[in-house]
Amino acid sequence: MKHFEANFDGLVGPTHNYAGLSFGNVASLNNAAATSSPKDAAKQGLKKAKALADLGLVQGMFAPQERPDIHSLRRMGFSGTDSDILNKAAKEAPALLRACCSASSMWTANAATVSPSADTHDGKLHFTPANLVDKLHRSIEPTTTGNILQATFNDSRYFKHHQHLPEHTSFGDEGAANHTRLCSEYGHAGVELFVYGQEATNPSAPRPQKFPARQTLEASQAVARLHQLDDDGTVYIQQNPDVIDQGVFHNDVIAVGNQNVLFYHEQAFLNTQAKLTEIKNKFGESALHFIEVPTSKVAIQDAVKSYLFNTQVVTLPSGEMAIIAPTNCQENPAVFAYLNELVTLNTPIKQVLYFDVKQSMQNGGGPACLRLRVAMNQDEVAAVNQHTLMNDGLFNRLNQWVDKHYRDRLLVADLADPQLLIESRTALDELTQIMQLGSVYQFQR
Ligand SMILES: NCCC[C@H](NC(=O)CCC(=O)O)C(=O)O
Repeated sequence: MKHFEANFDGLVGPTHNYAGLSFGNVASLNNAAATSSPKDAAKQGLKKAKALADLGLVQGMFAPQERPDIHSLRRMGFSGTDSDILNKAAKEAPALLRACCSASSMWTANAATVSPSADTHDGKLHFTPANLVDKLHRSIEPTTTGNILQATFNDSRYFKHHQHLPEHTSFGDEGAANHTRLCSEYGHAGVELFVYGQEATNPSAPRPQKFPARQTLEASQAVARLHQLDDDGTVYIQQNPDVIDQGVFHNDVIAVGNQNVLFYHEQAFLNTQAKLTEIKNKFGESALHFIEVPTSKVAIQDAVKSYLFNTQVVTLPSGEMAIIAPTNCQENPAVFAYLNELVTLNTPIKQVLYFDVKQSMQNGGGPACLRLRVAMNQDEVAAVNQHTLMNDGLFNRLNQWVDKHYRDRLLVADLADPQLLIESRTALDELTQIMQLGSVYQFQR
């Protein structure tokens, strides 16, 4: 049986904007109130996704969420017609309105944690949507994320969907951005690495001082239990709190893995040597490549600015690996020099492909943030909703759809425009037909 690692990218929603909502995420704060282009953002994302499909990889798309989120604004006590609600929220609580308008569901690395069937006791592929409780604007995502995941992976013979973890800071869960799977082949049992920022129930354990640690050990352990993973196939690693305080708000800003490669910064983790030994022991016989990038070559600030580690390491049909990097990596001299050297070293990574995803980067989301990895065998791929899979037809259809519905420019002040709500709902309603998702949105129910 053939095995694949599919990437499911988040289609950027029509309200993509820069609202400075993510404390601890340097790009989000620095670009607060900048003008965005929802149209360019969506097209940049589609281009990257299509390029991966053209390289011979299985590539899917997830629909964006409904924003402005009128349902959440009603829960917060705003009432009347939809446009009354937008009006009142804009006047009385603009920060709440901004939180209910983010297109942040585009970063599907935060949509869920996924465990492939080769790793789980029941032989099913498990999904747990991330609760994203650390940020108000993201904490309103998980229910719809669950709906979209179920509409995409809609065959209970193969796929097992869990509810997101309890909505409390003890269970702060950011999904696959803090999870990497190492394996010899995608279809063989692997070692799942869960990287957490703090232990919620142990006040004396290390934690960052300045910025939040969004992921807790307790959340990671709960996901591993839900997914029926073996202790022999899981490793919990604490992220270095010092780098969280320097803007590394998720592990995927400082480390990325693929098959037998772990690519990470020297300062990424705590107890690095002991943890690498544990990974080696659990991984077994096959050769592992630990590619450690020293601070002397790439400083943390350069990693955060360029998103060197927020790259996708993918295995091409030839068996060689490629890095999918943002063009920001070309623009940073230290990082560009490092990548040029990396492809000459004795590792499986042989080429780097650069993509302009600047609209997303300006909110702190690189190529790896934009995708959720789902390793599947061929039967599982066949059981996926085929209308979500990228090909020439879907690419053209989605580009036309973006051209028809998306604005070229958007300012934070535009979020209260009732017309934007109408445009977004019209677009999403049409999208659910294109991708045959059914009624995944509140406004359709
Ligand atoms: N994995 C990348 C996630 C980036 C995301 N940024 C944001 O939500 C910024 C939104 C804004 O500031 O408008 C976050 O920090 O969770």
